[in-house]
Amino acid sequence: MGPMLPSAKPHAAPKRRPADPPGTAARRAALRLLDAVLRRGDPLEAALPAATRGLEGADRGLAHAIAAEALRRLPDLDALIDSATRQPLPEDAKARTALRVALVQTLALGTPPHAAIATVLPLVDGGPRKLVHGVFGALTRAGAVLPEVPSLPLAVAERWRANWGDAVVAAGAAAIAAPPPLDLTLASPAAAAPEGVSLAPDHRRLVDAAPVTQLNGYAEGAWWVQDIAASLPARLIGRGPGRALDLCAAPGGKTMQLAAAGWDVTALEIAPSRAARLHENLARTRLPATVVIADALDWSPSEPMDALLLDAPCSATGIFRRHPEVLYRAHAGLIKEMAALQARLLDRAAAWVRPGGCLVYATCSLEPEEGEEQMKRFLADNPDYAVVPPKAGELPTGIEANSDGYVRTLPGTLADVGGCDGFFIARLVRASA
Ligand SMILES: C[S@@+](CC[C@H](N)C(=O)[O-])C[C@H]1O[C@@H](n2cnc3c(N)ncnc32)[C@H](O)[C@@H]1O
Repeated sequence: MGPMLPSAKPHAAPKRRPADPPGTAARRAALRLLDAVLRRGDPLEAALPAATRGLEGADRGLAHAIAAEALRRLPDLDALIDSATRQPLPEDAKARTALRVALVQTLALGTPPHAAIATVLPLVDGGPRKLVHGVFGALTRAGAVLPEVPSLPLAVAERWRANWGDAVVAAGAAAIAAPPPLDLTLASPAAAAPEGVSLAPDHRRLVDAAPVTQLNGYAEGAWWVQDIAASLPARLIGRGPGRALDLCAAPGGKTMQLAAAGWDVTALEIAPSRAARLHENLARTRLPATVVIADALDWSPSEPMDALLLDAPCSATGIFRRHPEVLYRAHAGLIKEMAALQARLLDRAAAWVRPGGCLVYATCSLEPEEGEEQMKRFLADNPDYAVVPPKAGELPTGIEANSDGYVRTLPGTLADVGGCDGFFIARLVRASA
């Protein structure tokens, strides 16, 4: 008999990770979106393509909905999470983000708890799975609920309280709770458009609207989506003819208004990808404008302008209802940086308006540094400019110029008809030579 060979031990079967429950990929994408917005400071829309790569349309929509709702509810979700952990989890801990994703589904989006947690636990595999499971279970068993009116992030609430008072803070919180209405600007009074409330000439407001591309008049380019407050700067420029410069133009809502009002428009935009959207919008609406891709800080027009619109880049805190992430991105440093850029843009633009011509300055910001204080400095440095307050009939009912002649919309403005974005708008005229 030959030597006995040691019997080969059967190989231990490799441990198989159980397949992720259906729907996990959408939750993973929601986690990536929150991470991109809160840790990297990306806008939610800009983070979407990378965070949802490879997902089907429905899953992409779900990931977006979860992340957007989590951002609207962040301070309240975090307060619940902190109430159930012995020590606060770090802001950027994966466990905290995973819990935000699980809790917002159950407490705000109607996902049953077992489905919410089963699709989130794989996101923390090999990590704080037990902790996430435990905190989620403790909160749902205890019947945790989110407040009816969401809380604003503390820093924002404090800043707005100091600048605008308690009522504006309360209106801001209430405005986050409900989806805002959809406003359309019509290319002409005769344009085909869906039925809705009209708050101004060539305006329609729709509540619970169908997807935009399915609405009457979309294919014909008869209108474009534009919040009523965002339509006011171009309305204050009035009708052409004449040469108008839209200095920070994309995606082009105000360029299209100026073109529809008969101006010969030059639309300047620094970002080629955003200029592409401006081109698309002009093509759909068949409105004419000369698009220039350039930095307004080193470009100059060849002749003086009759009208100039500077809808300046800003912290964008006025559009928090549709883009709640702005509330987390707009810290004091960013506001200061934006105000400095606006001052440079304004000072250049001021030299390009002909004597007697009009300059409208606007920002979708709720921060005085980007509005009232910017104008104070500008007018002190440019004595050839004066404020021209809106006349009767130039603004929708419910919006009035303030005592300085500026238009300032805030949370609470037009609240009885669904509210509007926060904007600062100043119309100036350059003294005749
Ligand atoms: C508030 S958005 C404009 C929105 C646009 N007016 C509308 O109604 O659709 C500001 C725009 O200014 C552009 N921008 C920022 N800095 C610029 C610069 N230095 N020169 C030209 N455009 C600039 C941004 O890329 C952005 O598209």
